[in-house]
Amino acid sequence: MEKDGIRENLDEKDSNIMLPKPSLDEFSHLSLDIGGSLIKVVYFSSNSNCLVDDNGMRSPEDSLEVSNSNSNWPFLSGRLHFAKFETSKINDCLEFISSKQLHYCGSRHHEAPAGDKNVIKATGGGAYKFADLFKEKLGVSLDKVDEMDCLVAGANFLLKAVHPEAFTYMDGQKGYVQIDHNDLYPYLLVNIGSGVSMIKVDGDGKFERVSGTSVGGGTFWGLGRLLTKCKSFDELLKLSHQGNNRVIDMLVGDIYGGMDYSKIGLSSTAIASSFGKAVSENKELEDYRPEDVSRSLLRMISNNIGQISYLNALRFGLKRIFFGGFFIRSHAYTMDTISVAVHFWSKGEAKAMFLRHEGFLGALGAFMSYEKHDLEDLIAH
Ligand SMILES: Nc1ncnc2c1ncn2[C@@H]1O[C@H](COP(=O)(O)OP(=O)(O)OP(=O)(O)O)[C@@H](O)[C@H]1O
Ligand SMILES: CC(C)(CO)[C@@H](O)C(=O)NCCC(=O)O
Repeated sequence: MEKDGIRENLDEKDSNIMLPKPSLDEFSHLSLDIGGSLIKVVYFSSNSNCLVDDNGMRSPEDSLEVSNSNSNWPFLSGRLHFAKFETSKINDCLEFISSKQLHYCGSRHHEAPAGDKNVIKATGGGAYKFADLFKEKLGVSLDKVDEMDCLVAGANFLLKAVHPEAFTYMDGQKGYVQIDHNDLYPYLLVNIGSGVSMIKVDGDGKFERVSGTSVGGGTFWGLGRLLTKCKSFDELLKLSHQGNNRVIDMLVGDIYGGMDYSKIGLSSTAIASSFGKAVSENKELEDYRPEDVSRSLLRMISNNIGQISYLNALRFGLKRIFFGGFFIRSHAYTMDTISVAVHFWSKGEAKAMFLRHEGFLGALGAFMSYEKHDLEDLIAH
């Protein structure tokens, strides 16, 4: 669902249709991806009609039906639920898990001492950082699953099992992509979280993290917050809608008296230097509109990620680049900038694609790391 170009959260707060609250024992197998900025939560309900959040509200976009045909576990049929929380507000996440009794939804180690019986699959740095907190507050152990393994497992699952999942975005046009299971690999997975990981994927569990950059989603939100005084990420993203980057960015035309530099393929409107105009004008931060600052920042970071991604695709001869991570938020301008960068640098050879469940790759991968017998065991309970 698009709202002002920003897709509504795949979280529980955007729901609108009332349904009766499910009984707690309908939920099973909780998995977590605890990142530097956000905690992503995935859990399963065996009742596929169960589209209900913690307020008893129904949401059309916070879940995904799993049927015998699209699941890796043919005995599983139901619905996957998605939720997210800011890592700095981890207590909200603990409360959410506790209120739904999701902490009983891991695997059970029958031989373990009473306190160690519930084990939840968790990935991301927070699976290490917050393990003691989960133990203390919920009495669960976090079974740590490697972050890169999870990102790849989540992406492969979505690309193979969910349709439509991948789409292109250019000039305001979204085009869903039909994935040929026999012609999926190799591809480059670019996960734009707080930082950015670039992974060459060659098959199920076959991959290499080939590059990364610390200039990512955390940079946009961190710098943006300092420069604009915005109170939330969404507010910053919304501001960028009304902004004009030409006020702050130095364009080729600014340097070349309005002309293109066509000999090296640069039009007059191409950005020659992000934020470059700010040095030549006698202005302070207060003299710039936050809208324009946000727009320039978003453009600078998206462009840079698009360019580094292309260079890595070129390095390994990859034609397809899938972008995930919560930085994207299905935001039109972000996707457009990344797509244009990839198109421009590759001269149309490489293609940028985006994923509907962009921010949940890691959490889904952690979910998929439950052993088959754990899942069957849980269903039995
Ligand atoms: N509500 C939000 N609050 C904070 N950041 C948000 C929000 N929504 C989207 N973002 C963006 O998403 C980024 C985090 O994305 P994601 O959850 O994929 O990464 P992460 O797992 O937290 O980071 P990492 O993998 O580097 O540890 C933030 O840096 C920010 O740019
Ligand atoms: C450190 C991680 C993997 C944590 O998710 C991520 O934030 C990241 O890929 N950062 C970029 C680090 C780098 O390659 O420069």
